[in-house]
Amino acid sequence: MSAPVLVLNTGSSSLKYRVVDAADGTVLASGLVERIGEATGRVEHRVDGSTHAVDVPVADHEAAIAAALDAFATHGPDLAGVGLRAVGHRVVHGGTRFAEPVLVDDDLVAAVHELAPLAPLHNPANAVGLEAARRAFADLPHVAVFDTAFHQTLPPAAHTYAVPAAWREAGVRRYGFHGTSVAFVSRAATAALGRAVDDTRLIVLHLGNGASATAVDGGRSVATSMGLTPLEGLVMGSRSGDLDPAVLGHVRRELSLDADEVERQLNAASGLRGLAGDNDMRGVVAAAEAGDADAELALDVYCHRIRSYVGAYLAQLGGLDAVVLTGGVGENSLAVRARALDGLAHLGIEVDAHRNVTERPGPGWAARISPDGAPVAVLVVPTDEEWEIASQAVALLDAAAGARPGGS
Ligand SMILES: Nc1ncnc2c1ncn2[C@@H]1O[C@H](COP(=O)(O)OP(=O)(O)O)[C@@H](O)[C@H]1O
Ligand SMILES: CC(=O)OP(=O)(O)O
Ligand SMILES: [Mg+2]
Repeated sequence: MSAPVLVLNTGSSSLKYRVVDAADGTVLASGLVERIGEATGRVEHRVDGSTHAVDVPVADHEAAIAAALDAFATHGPDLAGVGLRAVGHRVVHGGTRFAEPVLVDDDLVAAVHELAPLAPLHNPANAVGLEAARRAFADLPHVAVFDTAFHQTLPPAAHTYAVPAAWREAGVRRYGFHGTSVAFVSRAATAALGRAVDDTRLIVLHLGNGASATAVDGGRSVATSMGLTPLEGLVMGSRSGDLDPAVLGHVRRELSLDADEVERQLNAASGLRGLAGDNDMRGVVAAAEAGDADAELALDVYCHRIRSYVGAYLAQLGGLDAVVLTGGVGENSLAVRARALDGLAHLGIEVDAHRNVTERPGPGWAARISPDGAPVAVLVVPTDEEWEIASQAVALLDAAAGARPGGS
């Protein structure tokens, strides 16, 4: 049954949107509004294989949603005519409160605001997007789907930081992110392996702009690399990932930076950008191939960190059926895939050089790039957070309708 959902992924300076059929993931249209709040903005709308781009200033998130609506009105599809079931929202931080998708109401918006100190880069924008979208689509149900929700199954040993009680009481713990993506690719990987969910152990490497590793045991997240915020763990496009916490005090004293500036630089001026001057993996790989020593080191650090997590999570899981690669880098960078998993054959993890080039995954299904007979499969699965958000939104609405007297 067709169930189109408008999915919104609101960032601090961008709005990504997609009209997706929850039943099969078909995309009716998608788009991106960039540089919100700056002097020049851009709206890119994709429909029927064409991209329509226009450079216009976009004052705020309200204006971004208006710009997206304009693009729908001009280029189609007619949103009033597609029978939208709901608006689905990506919300990054749900704290410990939200383990499931929820219907958006005033209390939910207030909760997303309240959680902003735990995700200062993401939640304020998510809350503004929620409010603007509720005004623009007042007649539709809105559903929030949280990046953190899938990681609510982390056992205390995996989510507790060894810090004073007062800090823990203030909410300092590991929450984990990218959960919507990890849930989606885990299901696809388990299906590709032909295994029962309960009996499947996976390490999911979501390598996009943000990057994370998650150990999934029987469909549940049991360890994950992102922490209180999406800064911890793997090396990312512009985020440092793990470092000695004493570095913060050191650079504050030695470089006279205040706490906000240290955090800003760890989020926005570190990672690949800090090491190689470029947050885009394509540029870093090209520079390394051209002999750039900084880019070469950046790749080494990036891959070394991934291997450390794979080894650690293999130990935590006590066995492994597959390493699952996803995100822009995991899905597309053959060089990083091969390099990150190099030298792990003694653990049963190996990338077949030929398959790495020839095997191509499709929407929702996996490509196997490990050799035949390898003890651990290496799978590439394209993530689709928007489809996952749309399906979770429709499942929630169906359950609510079923629970109502007279509901179907
Ligand atoms: N063909 C490719 N080779 C290497 N890296 C790629 C390729 N295509 C995309 N990427 C990288 O994927 C990253 C973006 O991943 P993506 O999952 O789209 O990000 P986001 O977190 O914004 O959703 C960028 O670093 C980009 O360079
Ligand atoms: C939570 C997070 O890091 O998301 P993204 O990878 O989209 O930045
Ligand atoms: Mg992403």
